[in-house]
Amino acid sequence: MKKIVVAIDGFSSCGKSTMAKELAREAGYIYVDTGAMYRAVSLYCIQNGWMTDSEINAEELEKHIHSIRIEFKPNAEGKADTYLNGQNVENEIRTLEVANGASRVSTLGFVRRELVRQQQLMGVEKGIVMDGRDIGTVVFPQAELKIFLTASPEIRAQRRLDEMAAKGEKVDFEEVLANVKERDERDQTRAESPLRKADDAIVIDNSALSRSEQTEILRTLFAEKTLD
Ligand SMILES: Nc1ncnc2c1ncn2[C@@H]1O[C@H](COP(=O)(O)OP(=O)(O)OP(=O)(O)O)[C@@H](O)[C@H]1O
Ligand SMILES: Nc1ccn([C@@H]2O[C@H](COP(=O)(O)O)[C@@H](O)[C@H]2O)c(=O)n1
Repeated sequence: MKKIVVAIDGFSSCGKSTMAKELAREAGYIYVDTGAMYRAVSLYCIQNGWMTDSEINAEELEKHIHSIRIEFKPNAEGKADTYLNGQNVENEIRTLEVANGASRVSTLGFVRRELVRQQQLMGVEKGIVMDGRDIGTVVFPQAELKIFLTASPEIRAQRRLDEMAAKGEKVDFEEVLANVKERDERDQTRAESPLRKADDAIVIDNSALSRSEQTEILRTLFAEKTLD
């Protein structure tokens, strides 16, 4: 079976990583959550006091961009945790504050260039499933299988809310919905690599699909693309 690159892009919280992880596990492929990389940069800015509600200290961030080391290492359950300069930050990067900061730092060209460079290196040998916003358009425009995933904002916000509630976090629906919509808007309108469907991407709207139904669709598409 030939090794390919699978690029999964789409809106915030629509299930990209859920389906990407499942396919990577089944296929024995590497899985890369590029959103986690932007989140790690966001956390780094917050930790250094370089991000306020209205501004990012882009000058300081640019000076230090090459000192930000982001790695993924398996945890006890075999899932990949995100490490920022040697520290496990998997839980810290999943807050709404860090998500919002990620969507802001991701508008900076020098941040995107550095993370895209690292992402391309991870995929040189193929056998990779990567999810994000620009994977099929910028990181791997030659990817053999490209998916553009979507679902209604309300459904996405409810799924994220349920996930946060299950972790014991108290957030309200309107707050999560506003975060999802704000990030979508910024992602689609930024000058650098805006979120858009690659011309050759296959659109999946999973608003009414279960996790197993969406995985089955992806599994079928993957099988077609990997036939020798
Ligand atoms: N088909 C589905 N039906 C119901 N819930 C789902 C479905 N797919 C994913 N989910 C749930 O929706 C939430 C968001 O999914 P996931 O984290 O995979 O989205 P994402 O697109 O990777 O998000 P992000 O924008 O943060 O990268 C998770 O709690 C996940 O379990
Ligand atoms: N390839 C990517 C991936 C993510 N972003 C930005 O990061 C934010 C957080 O990503 P999640 O996938 O974890 O939600 C997201 O809102 C995007 O702004 C990106 O620009 N490019």
